[in-house]
Amino acid sequence: MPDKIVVAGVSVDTRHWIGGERVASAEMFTDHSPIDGKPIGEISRGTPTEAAAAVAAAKAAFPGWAATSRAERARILHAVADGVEKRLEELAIVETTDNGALLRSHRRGVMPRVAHNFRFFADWLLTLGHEDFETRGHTNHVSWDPAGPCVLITPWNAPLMLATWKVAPALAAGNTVVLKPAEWSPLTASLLADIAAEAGLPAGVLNVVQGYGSEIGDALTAHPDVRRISFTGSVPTARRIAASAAANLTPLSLELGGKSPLLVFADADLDRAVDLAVEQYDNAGQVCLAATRFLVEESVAQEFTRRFVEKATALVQGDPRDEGTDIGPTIHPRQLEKIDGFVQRALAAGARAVIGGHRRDGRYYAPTLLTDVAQDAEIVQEEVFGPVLTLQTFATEDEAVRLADDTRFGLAATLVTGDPERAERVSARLVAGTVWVNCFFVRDLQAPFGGSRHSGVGREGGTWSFDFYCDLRNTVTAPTGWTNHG
Ligand SMILES: NC(=O)C1=CN([C@@H]2O[C@H](COP(=O)(O)OP(=O)(O)OC[C@H]3O[C@@H](n4cnc5c(N)ncnc54)[C@H](O)[C@@H]3O)[C@@H](O)[C@H]2O)C=CC1
Ligand SMILES: O=C(O)/C=C/C=C(\O)C(=O)O
Repeated sequence: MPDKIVVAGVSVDTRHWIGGERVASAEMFTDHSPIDGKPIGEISRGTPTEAAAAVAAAKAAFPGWAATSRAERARILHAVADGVEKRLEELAIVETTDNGALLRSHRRGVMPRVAHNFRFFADWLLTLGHEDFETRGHTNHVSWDPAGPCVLITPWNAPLMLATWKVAPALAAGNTVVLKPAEWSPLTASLLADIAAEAGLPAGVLNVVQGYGSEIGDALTAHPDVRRISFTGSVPTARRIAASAAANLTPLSLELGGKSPLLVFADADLDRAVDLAVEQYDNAGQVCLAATRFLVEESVAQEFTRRFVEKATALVQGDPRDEGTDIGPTIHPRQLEKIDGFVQRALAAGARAVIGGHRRDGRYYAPTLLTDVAQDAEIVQEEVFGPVLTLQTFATEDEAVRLADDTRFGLAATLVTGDPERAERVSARLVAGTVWVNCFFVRDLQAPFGGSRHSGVGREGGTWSFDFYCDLRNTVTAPTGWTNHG
């Protein structure tokens, strides 16, 4: 099998990146493009042996990287960002080919965000204070010490963006990393390894292991030398990882699914509400933060639905490489099956498809809005992770809050209202890691990000990332000449 494949004109190494070297596995797995379902290439299929080698490389590189000054770490991370920006077009087209998300989004939003992830955490590192305070004449000195090798496990819906949202703070904190990208979208992680090496990141500081989570996951997450695990993905996999990490009490950060509400009150600017609602089809609905449950005040529900249908039916679904495409394919036939299963079960249970409700050719699923759904219905309670939205109505603010909060998730919520006092009141009553008022997906990397309940454990972002990726130490020093007897 070739060590390199050419993807949309870009050469991508198909091997792992361990200790600053490319390492091949005996077995391979086939990576397919969601655009047409065709094979892109054969990728090294990691085994527990390569997983252990990657952790060993991260362990060996840790003392050197941890001892590197903050300024030097920040300089190298900025050089990684430069490399991302230099290869932005290549990263964008490779990612689109691999995961089917829109090329225009990768070019204009996602890949610039990848670079920003590195710049932001490099700069934030330099602002981290050493908290000093006094206790009865003694000095307390709080330091942010690197924790050690980190295992970062990432999904396929925004592969490089979500990987670097973890890699950047982990490296900035002085840790070394083993990154395990999703097997449905392995390519840009390999390009990141090249970019990091060119930027001067020392060997072993970033390692990339390819393969199936079910085959190498435990070898990474149960490894006694791993000091942190950060995971974004599904709840069942999170449970498995948490169980595996329990053996060594390895600290975890889990960013999981959602079933977030979009609350539209009668006092809202309806056009804005509809614009925000249509945005929920972004990335073919494969977004953990998506506000997939529309909760609309009865008096405006009919007009909201009319305007939504007008806008949603004008969306163009097709090849994600075309500038005019608004919705691309779903990632994998298994995901398509899963999405359609949810929709057909909902229809059989009495839901009505206002639009969509069916597959299209290939891996494409028609943008769908379902109504006449009960609060306890599977389609209202479970994450679909596809272009499938539901609409329910409410009569009072209390009912809106009750419906919004009545799932096992707590990742995000979006409110559309013209009344700032209502916005404040309702936000305070919702269990959600992020609440957006009259906006959606406005992200500042210094904000805490994560979910409550089954949407996750812990927060990352700004200082919260360093809180997770560092071992905080308090050193208490007695004043000169002090004795226990005073
Ligand atoms: N929160 C989010 O952003 C995401 C949520 N999901 C949800 O999960 C559903 C299923 O998607 P999947 O791809 O099956 O998600 P998944 O959670 O199984 O996969 C995510 C990552 O976990 C890895 N993984 C799988 N088993 C593992 C194990 N035992 N140990 C360590 N790592 C392991 C995978 O290789 C991949 O890198 C979706 O339909 C969606 O509802 C999926 C991807 C992202
Ligand atoms: O903005 C972030 O840091 C995270 C975004 C998460 C997603 O887009 C996702 O998981 O779908």
